[in-house]
Amino acid sequence: MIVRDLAEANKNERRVDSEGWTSVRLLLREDNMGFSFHITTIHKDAELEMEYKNHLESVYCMTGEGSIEDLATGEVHQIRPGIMYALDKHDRHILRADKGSEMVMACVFNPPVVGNEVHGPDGAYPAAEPETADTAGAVPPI
Ligand SMILES: CC(=O)NCC[C@H](N)C(=O)O
Repeated sequence: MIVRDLAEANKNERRVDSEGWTSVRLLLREDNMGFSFHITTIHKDAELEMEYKNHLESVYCMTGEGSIEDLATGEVHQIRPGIMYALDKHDRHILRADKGSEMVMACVFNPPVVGNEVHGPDGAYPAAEPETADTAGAVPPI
């Protein structure tokens, strides 16, 4: 069993800060769960264009308000506590936090994020290097 404290993880290398967001990665590939699990804060007024070409991501909003724009269709969905979105088509999108509103989200990535990935100029995290004997997990990807 793995038990971790968000407050502790927030003080160590599990915390990753980037432009407009902070991600605390409670589960990583090395945990062999087949996914990674992050608590991510989208900073006030942030506007983030992303396209996770190498990952599937689902996101659940716990606090704060904003919107997500699907760049393939132009559709805009409001985000508030209780809303989940899943980027099942590696959808290119813009996530916006409302003016003055910080959003706290629970995020799951498949395949799992390895460590301190941040977005490249293409809005994606790089594909992870293949696992070694040391990092290979017993649980196959979902
Ligand atoms: C919701 C979202 O995609 N935010 C960007 C950061 C990312 N989710 C992460 O936690 O690594």
